Amino acid sequence: MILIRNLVKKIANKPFLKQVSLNVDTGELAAIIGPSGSGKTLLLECITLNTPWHRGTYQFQGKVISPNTFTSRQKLKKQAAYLKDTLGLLPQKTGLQNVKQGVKEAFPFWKRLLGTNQETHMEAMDLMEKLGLLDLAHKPVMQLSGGEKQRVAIAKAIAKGAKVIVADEPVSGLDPIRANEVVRDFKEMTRKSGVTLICTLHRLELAEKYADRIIGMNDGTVVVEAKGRPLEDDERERIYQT
Ligand SMILES: Nc1ncnc2c1ncn2[C@@H]1O[C@H](COP(=O)(O)OP(=O)(O)OP(=O)(O)O)[C@@H](O)[C@H]1O
Repeated sequence: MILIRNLVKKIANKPFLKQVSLNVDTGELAAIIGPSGSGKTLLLECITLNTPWHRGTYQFQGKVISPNTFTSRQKLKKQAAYLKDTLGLLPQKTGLQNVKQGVKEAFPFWKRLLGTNQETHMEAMDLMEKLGLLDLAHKPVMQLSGGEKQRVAIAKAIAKGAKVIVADEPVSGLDPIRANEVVRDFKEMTRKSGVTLICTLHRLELAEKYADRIIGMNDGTVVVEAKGRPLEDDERERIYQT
């Protein structure tokens, strides 16, 4: 679970995130929406502990993270995965080989040395089956569609031990049908795996259709938080007003 209260993030002494507060429960698909420049990406950077912030409290899986301590951020970073352009996948390898690599990375050092390939294989196959990805197991990642790559990347992140997975604009550049499929799959994967998935979306209709929680931003702050329901007209206005 993620609980953020009054988070302030400054760049060159200017606040770009202003008193952001939000909750995201374990196992939820949360969509962050808002106009361009409203602070969605900066918020994701803070949630995944890629950047420090200046004020406010952040609780991640019940643990309070101090804003500016490197050690505190490093300890929890492993539990948060940020899916960026390359998605952290090896394109020549198959879906299964990528997930196996994730499984191995999660092993303690002694098990990496002594664990058997068979054990890693079974664990990766179990996870792919649970997430409904067996059809992608033996295909090289470079032959997969954008949406399929994202599904494998999520499986790999889960294999590595991520409890919270974050994606910035995962459906930008996809046609409406593919975009719908990707967000639908995200929802399905959170349901099956129990991980929390947080993504930014430009298409409000996808957030309304699939997200368990919609977080609406405007000018660096959260102006709407709606749980599992379409937005009211006045909520849309608050988010998209200039
Ligand atoms: N490294 C930086 N230096 C200066 N300003 C920055 C930096 N990173 C972000 N900003 C500013 O912070 C604000 C929020 O940016 P952010 O990228 O979070 O917006 P966004 O909502 O994700 O936008 P978009 O939908 O266009 O991706 C913007 O005004 C941006 O110019």
